[in-house]
Amino acid sequence: MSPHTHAFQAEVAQLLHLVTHSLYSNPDIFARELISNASDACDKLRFEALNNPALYEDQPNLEVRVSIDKAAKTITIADNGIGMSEQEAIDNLGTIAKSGTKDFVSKLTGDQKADSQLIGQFGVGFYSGFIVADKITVETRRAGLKPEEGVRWVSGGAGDFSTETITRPGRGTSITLHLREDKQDYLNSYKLKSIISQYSDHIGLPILMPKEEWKEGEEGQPGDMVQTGEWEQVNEASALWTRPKKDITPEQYNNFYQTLAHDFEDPLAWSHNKVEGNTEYTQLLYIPARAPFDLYQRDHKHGLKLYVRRVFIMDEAESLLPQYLRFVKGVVDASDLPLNVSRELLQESRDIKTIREGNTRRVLAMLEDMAKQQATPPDSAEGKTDVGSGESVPAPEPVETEDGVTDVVDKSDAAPAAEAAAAFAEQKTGANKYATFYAEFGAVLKEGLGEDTGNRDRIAKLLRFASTTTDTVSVSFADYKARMKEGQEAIYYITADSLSAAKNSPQLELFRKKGIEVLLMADRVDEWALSFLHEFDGTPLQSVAKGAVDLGKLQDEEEKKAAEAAQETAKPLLEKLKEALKADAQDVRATTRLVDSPACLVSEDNGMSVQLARMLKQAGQPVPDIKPVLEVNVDHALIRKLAEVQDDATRFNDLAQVLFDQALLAEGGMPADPAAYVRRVNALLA
Ligand SMILES: Nc1ncnc2c1ncn2[C@@H]1O[C@H](COP(=O)(O)OP(=O)(O)OP(=O)(O)O)[C@@H](O)[C@H]1O
Repeated sequence: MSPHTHAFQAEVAQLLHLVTHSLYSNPDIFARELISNASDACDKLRFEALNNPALYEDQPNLEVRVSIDKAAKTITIADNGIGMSEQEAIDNLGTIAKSGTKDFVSKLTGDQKADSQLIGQFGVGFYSGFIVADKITVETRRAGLKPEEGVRWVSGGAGDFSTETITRPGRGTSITLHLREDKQDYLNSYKLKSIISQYSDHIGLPILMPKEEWKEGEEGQPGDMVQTGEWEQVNEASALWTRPKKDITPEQYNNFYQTLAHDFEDPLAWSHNKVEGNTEYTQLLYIPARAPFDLYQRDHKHGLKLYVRRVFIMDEAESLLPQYLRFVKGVVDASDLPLNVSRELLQESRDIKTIREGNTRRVLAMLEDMAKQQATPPDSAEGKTDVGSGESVPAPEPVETEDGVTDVVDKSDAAPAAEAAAAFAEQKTGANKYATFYAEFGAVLKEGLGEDTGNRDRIAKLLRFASTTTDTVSVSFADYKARMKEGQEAIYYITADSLSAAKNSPQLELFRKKGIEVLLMADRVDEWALSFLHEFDGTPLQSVAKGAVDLGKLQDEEEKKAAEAAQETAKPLLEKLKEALKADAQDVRATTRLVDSPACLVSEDNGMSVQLARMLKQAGQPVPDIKPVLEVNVDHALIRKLAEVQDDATRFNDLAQVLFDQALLAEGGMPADPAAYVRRVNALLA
């Protein structure tokens, strides 16, 4: 049958252009990506064959063979894994199924450097072949289909590809890269072998390459390496997590991570443990250095790779970690689960519950170590004993889980001294690891306050905020508490749409005057997350934008009395204002919280803040119609002016409305009728 031509999905075409242009300086990764796909394909076959052993046909040994054809200038990577049907080849190699891809591609700027950073968050997979090849031929046959149902897929990496039916006796996939003119150095088998063994060493199945031997040249001719006709294995072929920690170098851990996560960067930290007890499993967990582009997509795929006794079961097993730790990558190899376990069964399994709790504790411990590391610079004595990355993550003490099972962490194969030193040296350069982590994933971690009641206190300790004393997101609740003024009874915070809106909010005026620190929160998730945390270490949390201002012992008696007196004297004016603004404000009252501003908006103590209501509305969520309270500074000139014009109803109403709209603007809102607001202000200015 003659080949059919198909167009790439538009985003694929754009991505391909980007891959070949931006990743040009990083060509070796094609080997990692294609070998990782081959290994995944073998994992999938092994899994499907659990229920259908006939899929193995006459080839029960799964392997990948990599060969070079110098004359044809090609490299071929062949596996005997699951293979693809024609439709699968068209779908899998011509479209990208990830949601949010369109958005992602539209963010690309055309600037190679910036884009190559972005692409790291995406993972290019199969398409990385086009970095070194100007044409790729894929020949594949799905396990279980007839030999005549093979398919050949060919593309030059531009706008389209072709497919045709072929006869392929063996199942699986071979990918032939027709090397670009300037990438012919990969035809050197020594070079290719060293790249492949580096990228595939941790892969659990054999990677074979043709064996070569040195042959002396005849009659004065120079000697050369020649193929012996045999194959040799170039990797260790034991899955990394199954090896003792002492035999694994940091570089191998990093390489494994990059393959697993399709990331170009090294992770910030990892933790590798064999957990014994009623539920036995091995966990290898990584904290990435960069958030993937789709971290906030509703259907973002997350979770760990699940193996049962070294047999791959599934990718993205989301039951192995809570949602708020969805940034963690890694592998869990469980000893006690049935091989035919399904996603549905996982959700109900007690073993999985134990593993999930164990993983959660371990990740929180890694984060605590990173945070501690950051707080204690590594050149201080304390930092040295407490290295927080990789092998050196100290295992948390055995912890009783809810169902009484004790996780015992195997600490016997501790890192040898040289490696510990290497890990430590790495730490030195990585003193900002926690800040890096927090900038990427802090907002996700906060979701844990609502999601994980049991670990709420541990999560709260890991949170960092900007405050009125520092613009950097670095203040923990504990730091704040240590700096609290004598007599201060609450941890004060403000939520706003942005850091600058928070910082400039009129609600902070009194706090500033009195030198009281206020935490500034500008993440969308903050208000929701904080609604689950009422106190930290015995000190209540108090939003400065909710309820009447209560500085407790920090407010002196005289001020209190003066405020009460002002409230009393201003009563008729406040009543009038309330009447004029009855459509907008549920109450109008005098306040002491303002110093320079005439008015501000607050919400009732247990109510939803104005800012959260606005955010929900923008997101199309139903919002109860709650009106804010307008608080006014009776000492302000504008309020005095209001008092003066009380008898002129039109002027009074206009001024009152301007006062309300300005308070709304000051905290990031928008007047209900902006044109009317402008008209009123202009009338006042004229
Ligand atoms: N050697 C192979 N054997 C069988 N299927 C393959 C092979 N290589 C690729 N595929 C199929 O093509 C799909 C796309 O591969 P690609 O590497 O682009 O992305 P991926 O591996 O799914 O995603 P990511 O790289 O983000 O993990 C794979 O999901 C798989 O279904």
